[in-house]
Amino acid sequence: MSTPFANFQYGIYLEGALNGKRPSHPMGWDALEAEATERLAPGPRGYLNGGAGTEDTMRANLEAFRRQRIVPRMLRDVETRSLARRVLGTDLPAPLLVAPIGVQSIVHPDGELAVARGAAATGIPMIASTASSYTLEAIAEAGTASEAATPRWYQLYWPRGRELARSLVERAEAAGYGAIVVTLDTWLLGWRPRDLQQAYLPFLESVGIANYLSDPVFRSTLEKTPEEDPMAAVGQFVGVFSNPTVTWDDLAFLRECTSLPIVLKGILHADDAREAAARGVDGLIVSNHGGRQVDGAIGALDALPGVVDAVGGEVEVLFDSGVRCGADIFKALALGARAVCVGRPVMWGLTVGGEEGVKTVLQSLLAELDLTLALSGLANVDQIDRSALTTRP
Ligand SMILES: Cc1cc2nc3c(=O)[nH]c(=O)nc-3n(C[C@H](O)[C@H](O)[C@H](O)COP(=O)(O)O)c2cc1C
Ligand SMILES: O=C(O)C(=O)c1ccccc1
Repeated sequence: MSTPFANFQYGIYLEGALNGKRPSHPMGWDALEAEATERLAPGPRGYLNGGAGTEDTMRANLEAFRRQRIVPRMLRDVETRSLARRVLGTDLPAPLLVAPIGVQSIVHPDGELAVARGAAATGIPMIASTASSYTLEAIAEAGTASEAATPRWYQLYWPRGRELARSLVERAEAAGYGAIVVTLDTWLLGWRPRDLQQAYLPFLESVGIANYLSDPVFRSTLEKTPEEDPMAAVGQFVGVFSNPTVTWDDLAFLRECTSLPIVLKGILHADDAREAAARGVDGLIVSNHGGRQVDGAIGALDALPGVVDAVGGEVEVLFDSGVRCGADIFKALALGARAVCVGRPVMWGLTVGGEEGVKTVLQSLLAELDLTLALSGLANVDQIDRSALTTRP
């Protein structure tokens, strides 16, 4: 199959050059970040861009990519290319997904609905967060309005109370989500000085709790309805949103709740990866939550090869944290990721341009990945391996 993105770059160059029109969307990745950052009010800006503690790990994520360099190969036929890859049993147009991000309406009123539409327009799956500003059903509907075939995954914050966990997972399955991504690294929110400084917590304005307010199990635990007493509902959410008592043994319960593939997000240690494989999970996401949880933690890309070497043959290993451009996707694939999730850049696109902004970010990442592939002498993503990289001292 030839990639739908082949020659995509000429379309973009020509369209602008022929009519002398510059795009309204910032095309450089740094420019996009700068513009989004400038537009946001201090609270949401700090929440989106910030990390834990000294932000050492957030920087380590970016630095790990800078240490890996591509060594392009020449004189190989790269005319017909494909980015397509099957991930967890689903054919994707590229090994790319939108990372789960909660509370998206803090950067744009359309929040997750705009991301669902922008992602569907490119065929790239969105992973919808449990802490979304809109219900998982509304996000699913927004994503199918234009392109029926785009898959979507659901990210679970495992709550206190098994019946609430079951309810969320069953709702996701009923709404057509194709996998359950369980986040393991956020049983407590990390120490985030930017948010502490701004005294900013989105949930206090009821942002990010739509899935709870719409859940029959959650509602049954309230004395008054959320409509009558919104602050009591927020308080209840804070109490049940995460369940730090969960252990490996509880995964069996989740397996009983759903027949969907189960993916564990937030794995960094090879021994945890082995444990996950032994427990029969379908996939892992190597991630440090974008440097928002454990300051001082290993840069996520530095953790990837160890996890791939430990379990890559048994479990699909995905990656996120620090991906900022097409070349970064290439590097993570070269180190063994089956697919890569992108977080903040998609939010910057949402901030500056809503649905169109999201679409432009995803299309640009795909075009850049395709060009990196071709100009490195490779015709499809399965040809990318460690031999394409060298480590800078
Ligand atoms: C504002 C924000 C909200 C997030 N919310 C969630 C969430 O609800 N669930 C989750 O699993 N991860 C969440 N994450 C983490 C992302 O899924 C992802 O791991 C991280 O953003 C990847 O790093 P990147 O931003 O450098 O691409 C959030 C990240 C950000 C920046
Ligand atoms: O801020 C985050 O990183 C995050 O994961 C989260 C947790 C709860 C609600 C919204 C986002």
